[in-house]
Amino acid sequence: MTSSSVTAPLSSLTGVIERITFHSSESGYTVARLNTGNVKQLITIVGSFANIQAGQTLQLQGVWAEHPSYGSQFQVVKYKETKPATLTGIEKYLGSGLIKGVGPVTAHRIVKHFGLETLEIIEHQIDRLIEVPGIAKKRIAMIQRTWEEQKSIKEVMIFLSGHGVSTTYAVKIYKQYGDSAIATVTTNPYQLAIDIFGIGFLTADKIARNVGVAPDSQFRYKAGIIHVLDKASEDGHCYLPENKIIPMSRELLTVKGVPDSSGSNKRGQNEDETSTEIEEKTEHEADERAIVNILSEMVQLEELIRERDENEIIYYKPTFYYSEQHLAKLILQKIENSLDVDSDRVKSWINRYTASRKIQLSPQQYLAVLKAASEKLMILTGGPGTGKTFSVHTIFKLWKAMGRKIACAAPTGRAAKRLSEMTGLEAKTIHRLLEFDPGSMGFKRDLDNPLECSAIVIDESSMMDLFISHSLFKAIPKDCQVLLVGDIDQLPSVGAGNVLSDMIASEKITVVRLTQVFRQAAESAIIRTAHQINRGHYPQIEPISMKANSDCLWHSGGTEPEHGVQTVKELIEYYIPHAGFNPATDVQVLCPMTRGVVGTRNLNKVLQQLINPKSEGKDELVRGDSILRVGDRVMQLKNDYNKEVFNGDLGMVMKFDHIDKKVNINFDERDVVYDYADLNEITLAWATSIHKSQGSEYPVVILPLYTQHYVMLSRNLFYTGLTRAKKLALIIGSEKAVAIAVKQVKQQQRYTRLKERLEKAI
Ligand SMILES: Nc1ncnc2c1ncn2[C@@H]1O[C@H](COP(=O)(O)OP(=O)(O)OP(=O)(O)O)[C@@H](O)[C@H]1O
Repeated sequence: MTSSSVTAPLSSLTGVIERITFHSSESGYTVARLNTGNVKQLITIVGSFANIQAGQTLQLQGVWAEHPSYGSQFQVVKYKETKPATLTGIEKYLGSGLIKGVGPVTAHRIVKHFGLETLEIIEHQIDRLIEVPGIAKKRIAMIQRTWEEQKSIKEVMIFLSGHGVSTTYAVKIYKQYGDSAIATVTTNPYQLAIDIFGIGFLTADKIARNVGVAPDSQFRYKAGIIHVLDKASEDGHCYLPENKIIPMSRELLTVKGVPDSSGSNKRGQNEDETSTEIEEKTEHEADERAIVNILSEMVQLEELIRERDENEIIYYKPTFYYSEQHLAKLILQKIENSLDVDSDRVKSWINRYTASRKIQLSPQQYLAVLKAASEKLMILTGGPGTGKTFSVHTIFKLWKAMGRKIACAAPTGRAAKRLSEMTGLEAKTIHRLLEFDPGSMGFKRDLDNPLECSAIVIDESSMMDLFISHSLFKAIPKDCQVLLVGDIDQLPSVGAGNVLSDMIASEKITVVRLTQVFRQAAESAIIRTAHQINRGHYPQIEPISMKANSDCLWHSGGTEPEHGVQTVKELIEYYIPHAGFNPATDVQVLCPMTRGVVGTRNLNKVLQQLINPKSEGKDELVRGDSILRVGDRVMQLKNDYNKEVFNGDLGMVMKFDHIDKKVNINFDERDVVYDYADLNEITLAWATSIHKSQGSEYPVVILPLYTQHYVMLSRNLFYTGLTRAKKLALIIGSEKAVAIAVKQVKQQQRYTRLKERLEKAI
């Protein structure tokens, strides 16, 4: 638990965290106010804390320092959490969320009434709670129940908090493993990283070191290698070549830090820890030979799959390998033969249909409809306004005339909704189409129980990652025709793989490319600009002004990110209402990055303050340095099959139940209930990343582009962000950043072998 390299003798302090002034979840850097007994003289403490919450009683060691602006501060070098001993501690502990029926107000009343005896009374004479104003018998029964449950987790909690694990995670660990929690944590702490959302390798590693697992243990090396592959899959990779996995594992497994008496070290402080001023010394230099040996052992045990591609040795996690291999096989089976269809009859149907509707298909569209009649698998791709929807509509009519039973789906709820609106047919998310079964954590529709349809269209198919593509192809009946529609110039899927691009690049599958932009569409500056970007031209965008009537406008928001924040604020406050839009419902800010001043994290705070500020009667929940308020727009960050909410889904906070510790969030007219402990699954979404916006459309998009976003700037990022806007796109930032984005074509390479498997039937 270190914060800086300090040579002065350490002083000690014990107190209760009264409030957290600042906490960076990135670096763990925290400024908090500590109550050591005198509430009028709170002490400012500064240091690095992985998890810190108001109400924790902490024993701290550190040094006193004088800050030039803020005065006397206690710089924490190490700390440990202790059981609450003070009245405030008991009150915060009771109201911390662990005991249902006790919120902060009730906790205050109980402690006011019973003082230091509170815990004793709850333990042995719980009926006496009736003496506390506002507590009825029913509530006492609820408190009693959860107190009993809580007793069994108390031991686990004390153990875990002694090892730096926060209450929230301790509850999750207990929920996951029950009475074997301590056994799991002591024998295989790395299991936590696999089973518990929010605990990563670094936290598990910290716990492991605390419970005495040696840094060179095989256990640790294996977990580290898996972590490297998991991280790579978050960047879209399905495997890693040997010349990457070895140095990456080596770096991860080398332990640097300033050991303290409790054996913990700086590395474990936070999943994202980056910078440090600490003088680090190497405690354990990871051994390359050991990594190579363990890789081989894992291959033998089939914990990893090793393959040799053209040039190098590559390593897969088995699920990725088998999914990629099987997906390729299913695709190849599908394209083995096309259907025997009389093309003259199809042509005459198209002619009759277009004549009766007084429409004319472009030659590319004509080809798409003709091929869709007989191809078992076809890809239809094109940019905005090139008539994909128009073509799909005609294909539907043709399929219907051919007697096909049609199914429609898209990777996200929003894309499915749009597809329904456009086609008039019921469209589902792919997850729903495949009927997810929470019991088996798998899909009910698969090879043995395929979908009941003879033609299927998937819109926004560029968003399909390896796993959902594999699940989908497993569930598609043998003779069913498949039409994948998508815009190949958009960003690839958030999840691992580059499925649509790989399928196209293999040249094994029929692809129809629509390139002509239709007149109605070409009237939109959003669409014209998108095509300019796609061609690599610096886009001609009209500067913003009150008189402008283009749907795509440019605001030079200065070169500094701070100007960007100011510009976003001004647009939301003045321009957007003036242009006839509602900032609370119509606008989405899309950022290239999460971090930084014009990143989603910071902008969300700014926008929340602006669009949904604190107000009388609007309930809220303060968690660390973030606030969640009724009316906030939020985004789900992982697939939660039980709640049926998926990565990227947008919702709105409806109400809090501070007694039962639950919050209702509305997703697409459906209320979903979250335990407070699960709130790390969601984040504020007034601003979201462009990556997460794929498949969604918004009336108004504000797109800040700054050179600070350099690492992320690319043509397809800019293009994807811009084309999310349906009525108005406001691009702000520096011209240099726009130029960099337009020039940067190199899509970050994704390590996938679907293309090769399709080409060579590997
Ligand atoms: N053959 C056609 N004849 C006349 N109008 C057409 C034709 N094809 C498309 N359009 C019109 O062009 C516009 C864009 O077409 P459409 O919406 O199908 O494109 P899209 O590729 O689906 O675009 P996006 O990806 O932005 O949804 C629409 O107004 C559509 O009615």
